[in-house]
Amino acid sequence: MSSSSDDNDNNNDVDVDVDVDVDVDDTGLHKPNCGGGASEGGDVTMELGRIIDGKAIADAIRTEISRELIGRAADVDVVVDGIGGGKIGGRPGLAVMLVGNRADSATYVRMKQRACADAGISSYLETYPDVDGVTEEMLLDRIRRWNDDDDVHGILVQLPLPPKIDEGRILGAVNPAKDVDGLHPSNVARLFSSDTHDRTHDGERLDWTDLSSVPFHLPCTPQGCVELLDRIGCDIEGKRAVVIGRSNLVGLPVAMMLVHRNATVTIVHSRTVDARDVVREADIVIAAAGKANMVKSDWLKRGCVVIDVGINAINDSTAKRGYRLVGDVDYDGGAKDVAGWITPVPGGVGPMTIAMLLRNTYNSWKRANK
Ligand SMILES: Nc1nc(=O)c2c([nH]1)NC[C@@H]1CN(c3ccc(C(=O)N[C@@H](CCC(=O)O)C(=O)O)cc3)C=[N+]21
Repeated sequence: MSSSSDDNDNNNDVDVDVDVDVDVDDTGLHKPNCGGGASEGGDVTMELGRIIDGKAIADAIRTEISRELIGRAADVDVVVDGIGGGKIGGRPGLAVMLVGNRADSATYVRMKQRACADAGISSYLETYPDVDGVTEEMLLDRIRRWNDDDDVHGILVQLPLPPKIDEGRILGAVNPAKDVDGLHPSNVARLFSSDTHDRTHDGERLDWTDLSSVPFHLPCTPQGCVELLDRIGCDIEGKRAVVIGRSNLVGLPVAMMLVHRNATVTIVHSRTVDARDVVREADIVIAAAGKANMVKSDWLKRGCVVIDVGINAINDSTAKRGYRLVGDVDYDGGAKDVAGWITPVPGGVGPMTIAMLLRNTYNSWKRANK
């Protein structure tokens, strides 16, 4: 680990529409435990190499959201199993701000809008392709109008913003109740507070075992990671979790969520001494460093659960586009066969990020209509 790239958002390096085609596992499988805890020469019957099908799990969650939504909302044109037309007027709305002309950002925004349409959520897109002409005041004005717009329940500012724009100033202008990315300082503080471990400042009960019930917005990718652990039946409490990377978008928030779930959490970063030895202690590994294939099979304890957040494009002359996507974990180099469970890239955490965005937007709408 020589560079400090772990401090950067690692998901912005690609522009591809990948046909997700991964080994499908029985994702409905529930195991009472995770991480194996295998000591040397441990349980030989331990099952290894199970693939966590994030795409299938995300699709299931998206269907759950749609079903719930069409049972409540009067104005949704999506019908599932003949259900549709609830009592609440209107439908959830997500407003997306896209500044600049990064091809990867445009791709992600398209994926989010398509996901909204599928779920019965309205989406509004405001683009500012002219980086030279755009000002912070223009963006702030747009956000304030979305803050005041009752048809907008979620506001997402696609990151990264151009360097000349003060990201903190823009994110800080979003109404925290509409901050479906969970990046407003007030939402960050609530996640990073022990006061909110059982109860919020308003005395609301907080149940970290049901992330959907948490009364403020949690960032989407970290929420997706924890949701994957839950969906494979991983019992997080008391486990040793190692998070690799300390970004605001993933590393720090996912570490906090795991703390709230009573894991013992270590954060590994570019200045960590003997990172491999630290990671080898982990029952749960969350890899969010943004470095292709960094985590080798001999970094992993047999039977551990690996959530690979990395999306790295690497050159591959045999691939159609000349490159392919790999995670931060050396999946094909043997990691898959040591881990008890592992997410593929693509088809792991990425699709979950979008499912959690829909969930946050839906929850925001529900709260607004209480
Ligand atoms: N304000 C903000 N919120 C974000 O949530 C946010 C952002 N900015 N900036 C960029 C990153 C990146 N991101 C991804 C979402 C979905 C996939 C995804 O679905 N990937 C698929 C396909 C891979 C691909 O086509 O690139 C997969 O992994 O299987 C990946 C990455 C959200 N981000």
